[in-house]
Amino acid sequence: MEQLKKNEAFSGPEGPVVLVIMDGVGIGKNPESDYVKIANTPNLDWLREHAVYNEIRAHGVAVGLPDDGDMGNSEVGHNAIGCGRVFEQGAALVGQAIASNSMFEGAVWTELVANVNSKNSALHFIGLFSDGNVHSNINHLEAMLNKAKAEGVKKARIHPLIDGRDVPPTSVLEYVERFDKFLEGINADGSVDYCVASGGGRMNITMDRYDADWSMVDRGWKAHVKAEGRNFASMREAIEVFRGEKPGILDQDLPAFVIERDGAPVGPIVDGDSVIFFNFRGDRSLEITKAFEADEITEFERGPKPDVLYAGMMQYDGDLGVPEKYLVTPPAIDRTMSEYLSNAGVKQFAISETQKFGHVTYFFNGNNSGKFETETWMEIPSDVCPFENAPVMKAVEVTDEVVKAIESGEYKFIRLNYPNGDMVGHTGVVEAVKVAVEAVDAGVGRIMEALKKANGIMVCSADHGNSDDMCELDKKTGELKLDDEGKCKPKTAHSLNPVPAIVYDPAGTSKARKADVPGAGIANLAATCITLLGYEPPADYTPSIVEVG
Ligand SMILES: O=C(O)[C@@H](CO)OP(=O)(O)O
Ligand SMILES: [Mn+2]
Ligand SMILES: [Mn+2]
Repeated sequence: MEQLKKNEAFSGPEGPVVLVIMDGVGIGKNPESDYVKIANTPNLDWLREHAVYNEIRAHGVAVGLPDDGDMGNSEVGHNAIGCGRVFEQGAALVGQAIASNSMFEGAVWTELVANVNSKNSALHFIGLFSDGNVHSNINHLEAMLNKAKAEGVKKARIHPLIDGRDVPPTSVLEYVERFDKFLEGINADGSVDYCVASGGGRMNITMDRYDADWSMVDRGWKAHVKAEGRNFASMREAIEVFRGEKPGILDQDLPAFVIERDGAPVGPIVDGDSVIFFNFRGDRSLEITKAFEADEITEFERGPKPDVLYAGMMQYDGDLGVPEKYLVTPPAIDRTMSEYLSNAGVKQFAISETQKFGHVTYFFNGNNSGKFETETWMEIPSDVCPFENAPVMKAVEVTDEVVKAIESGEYKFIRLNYPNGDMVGHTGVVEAVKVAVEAVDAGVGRIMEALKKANGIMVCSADHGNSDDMCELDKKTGELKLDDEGKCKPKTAHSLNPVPAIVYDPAGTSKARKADVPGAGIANLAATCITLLGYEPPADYTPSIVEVG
């Protein structure tokens, strides 16, 4: 790969370039719903007026998703920011692999099906049960079940992970209704036995990430594999009982359930079965994959693992080669900006707290967990608690370390992620979201101060929106949905809004000014950072949103 060329017009600032990713902080459209606006943000307000300010795209095709109705998310967002180009992402690639039949012609699908057909065993599907298109899509699940039936699979067991985080917060029964009908149809001729076996809320079981809380995987393993847990006759009954016991509970937090039939669990995972984890996104797939693949595991009391054929929807980590078997090849994200900067000898520092640590390292580097030579990574341990109770999260500690890194003079490029706007946005607790955004603003203010002293430059942006759009809208009227007290009905998902892209150069050496880049998106941030560091960006990167020199 070619080396970055020095920029003749500007050789970089004296201090570092700091890329601040304010996770889930977009630019809202509805004042009542926009908790970035509602929060008190003196620093972001000042920057909007006085720094180079742009609004850029962070959703849909601008980040490699199938269409502009798809909200952005952290994976595609950090991939785009880190690699400077737009790749077709998991959601699109899996859809294509199904439509073209290539998934079903592949060796892994063939092996999974042959395994259960030869042993008369069960084909299991575990994954996120919605059409959010962030981690998974229920359409993919249904297409695979149809194909399984066509290929003679007699017994399928589905383990739905309930969403409410990429889709409305208490919408699961809509998916249950749809899926019950689907199952009724597929089982109608009596030739197959396909049913739901276990499940639970995605923030309660199975889908932990970045080693934040392995007890989630433990609970998932017990439900899916050992079929241990509270028994119900159906998924619908489980949800209704849980809701009755804890009114107001969000779908994502629902406890685990196990379905029984004639007094016995209907689908434990046992020797000889095949298992497909049908999420295409990696962060929340890696731990459960490890539980199925590793011979020994110390993170929880797994016990002996059943002898099954396990496959993921995609390869989740390109460096580790995990999982061993997967149905669809991920986008070939290469030549990331970290690699270019490393080759140019630019020292880099990446930091976040646990919840987003992998975002600013593994996602940023194109879904690879390996470090380039000049990189230093730092993780601040996240609390394990509901984030609405601690919305400042570790913003202060992350900022402390960033300020130290700026003052040290060690690094030329520093990147960080503040999770608050997103992690607290997902809780739907708007008072806490306001505090979360204010914590991010305070951190940005301290970084600005440090950069003033060091003569560095800040690029401040986001990977997608969330806290800028906290209220559900009525699909038909487009009006805000209000409850009986006139309060808005909280929305927990990401938004479709653009995000800010701010360039702050207190010393003014770069002479940064807006470049004319129609339709710019967050992929343009890589070239922007490289330009501000004093290099010419690679020719095929989407262009910088500022001109310098
Ligand atoms: O929590 C997550 O897994 C997603 C939402 O599904 O959020 P983000 O993309 O911001 O990580
Ligand atoms: Mn995010
Ligand atoms: Mn999020």
